Amino acid sequence: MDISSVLQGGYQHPLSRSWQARRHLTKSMFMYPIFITDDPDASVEIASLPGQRRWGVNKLEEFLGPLVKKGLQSVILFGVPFKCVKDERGTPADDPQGPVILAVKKLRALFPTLYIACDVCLCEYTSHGHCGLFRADGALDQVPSAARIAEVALAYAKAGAHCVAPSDMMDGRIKAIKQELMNAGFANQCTLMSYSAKFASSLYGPFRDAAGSAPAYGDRKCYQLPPQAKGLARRAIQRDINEGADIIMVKPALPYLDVIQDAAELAPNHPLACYQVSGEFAMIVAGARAGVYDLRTMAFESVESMVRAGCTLILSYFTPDFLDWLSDRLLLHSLHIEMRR
Ligand SMILES: NCC(=O)CCC(=O)O
Ligand SMILES: [Zn+2]
Ligand SMILES: [Zn+2]
Repeated sequence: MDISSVLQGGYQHPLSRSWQARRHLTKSMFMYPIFITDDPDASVEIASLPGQRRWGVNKLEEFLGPLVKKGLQSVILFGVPFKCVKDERGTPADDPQGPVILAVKKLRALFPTLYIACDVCLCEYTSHGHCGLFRADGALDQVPSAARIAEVALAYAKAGAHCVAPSDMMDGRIKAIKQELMNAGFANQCTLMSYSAKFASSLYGPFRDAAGSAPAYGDRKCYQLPPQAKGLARRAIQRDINEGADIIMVKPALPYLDVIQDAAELAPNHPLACYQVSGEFAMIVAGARAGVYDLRTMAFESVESMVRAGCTLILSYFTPDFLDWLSDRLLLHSLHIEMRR
């Protein structure tokens, strides 16, 4: 064999295998998406998202306390209101008594070290279930939509959110939010994470089930990106950098690794997030249950591909599992357990 053909000497040991990664997964890379509902005592299983629940504010301490002890460092909140009256402009989104604002305040008080992000969208709060506002002729009304999203973002920032993350995909909303935060003196206290390249994906099904945010009619193809739109994704990322986003996000993650790589190239000076969405999570769990692969091994493989593509932050429903798995992995390394084949 030719001398240049021999590669295996470089990865014979668990430690030398770990050196093959340019960057390593850490607990701090995980942000945990959680669903907050308006029954303060709720703890309701979500059938389509195994192991995930809708939580009321009174349950947050017992739910998150053990995870914070294990090293949970950030969460992103999604409001799931059932009792509110939804309308055309999503009025309940920034209700001071709504579940998100109450949860932010509660979490800030309970867990001073926890980083709290809020998803910002109108679809959970509008009567039509869409993410923006409509003109009388039925077209999306971009400027008032962005203004309304900015108003909601500011309300979350004022409640104490460390980060606001608009997922609505209206044009111009990053600039509108940044400006709104600046005008109110909050721009230097609140991170703006943009769902920059959010694709119209079939992988959001379990989330819509969990959050009750399926549109009442039509779909979101006029504002979320078409799956084949590589160029449009690059333009959206560039636009959001120019409009003042502090973090760029790609969503979903696994089918869009090339877009994550493009984002890493376009935004080399920004943190780069990706969202391993509900359908990706459900698919990995279902495959493991069907005996296709081992759950943990597959979960690692999925998120390591995202880190390899360039992301520095992963929103994932596997976050609680990874807090355990990454502790186990450290232990394995420190014991130098070697599994030669
Ligand atoms: N803004 C959040 C979504 O649209 C869906 C996320 C998921 O499917 O996990
Ligand atoms: Zn939405
Ligand atoms: Zn959404």
